[in-house]
Amino acid sequence: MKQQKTGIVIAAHGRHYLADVDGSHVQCVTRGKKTNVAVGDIVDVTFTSPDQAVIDKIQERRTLLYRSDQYKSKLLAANVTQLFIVVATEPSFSDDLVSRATVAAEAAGIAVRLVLNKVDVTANLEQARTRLKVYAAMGYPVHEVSAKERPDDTVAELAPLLDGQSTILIGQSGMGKSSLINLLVPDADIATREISAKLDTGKHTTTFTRLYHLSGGASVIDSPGFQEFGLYHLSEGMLERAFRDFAPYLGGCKYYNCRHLAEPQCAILDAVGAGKIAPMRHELYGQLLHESAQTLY
Ligand SMILES: Nc1nc2c(ncn2[C@@H]2O[C@H](COP(=O)(O)OP(=O)(O)OP(=O)(O)O)[C@@H](O)[C@H]2O)c(=O)[nH]1
Ligand SMILES: [Zn+2]
Repeated sequence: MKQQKTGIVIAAHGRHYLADVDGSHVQCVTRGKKTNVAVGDIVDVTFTSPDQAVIDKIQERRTLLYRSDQYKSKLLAANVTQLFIVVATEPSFSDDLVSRATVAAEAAGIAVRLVLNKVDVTANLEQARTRLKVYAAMGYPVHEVSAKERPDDTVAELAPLLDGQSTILIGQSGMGKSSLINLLVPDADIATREISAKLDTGKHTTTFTRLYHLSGGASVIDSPGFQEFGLYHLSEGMLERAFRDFAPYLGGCKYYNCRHLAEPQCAILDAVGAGKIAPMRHELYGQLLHESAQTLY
């Protein structure tokens, strides 16, 4: 009889997956053309050779973080409990991407923290701080670090936050996400090379999502940087609730089905007018409403 076991998906590249099963790395494929497996998924597998297996079943997910475009959704990670959004004093970060990430996380029930890296670049520090105040005011913690100049302080600040959590780091290219991962995950480089070889991606690419185990059962997921964070999958009803800054005002509109775009006596528009909600956030909300009406799947 073929051997059935349970593992956790630690890397994904196209339809190639690598799972950790009892501490060994196993190449996995899905049945048929299924591509609905995400890094972090707990999977039941059937071995087809000592280090290869077929994924039979994805166990029920606690959370699922994904982005999407008009045509399809792209799974980022399963079962994560928190998202670290990495930004930096330089290069400049995109408010649009940061905000989209907060919305995706809220919709998925995942906690959010912002990490401001490169605080040693003092020339841009105050500007970055000012921009991040919008998020701090919504209740998202902001952690100031310098992976390069103050590595020990950085670990002291961030490592305790990883305990008992499954954390995904996302960030635009150049923010220092790799530097942070290397500080927080001992031997991350070695693990990545090994995973890349086992994933059999043809070339030794590092642009895939991967999960690292930390001692004590915590895990960290590194995802490739991306320039777009489509949220076409979020319905109108989900959207307004995924804007944490809207929460105090929801239910206060004249019309129960208010879309908060141009309606009279809209509590959200009033809050924007009163400076309680950042105009940038309301504009993004309008854009996301538009996106959610465009899905073709
Ligand atoms: N001044 C300063 N530079 C840093 C700091 N952390 C990282 N860097 C530099 O920023 C650049 C980008 O760092 P990476 O860690 O490669 O950034 P990344 O976000 O993984 O970027 P990608 O690999 O493009 O996704 C490198 O030149 C780092 O040396 C920091 O705290 N301060
Ligand atoms: Zn309204």
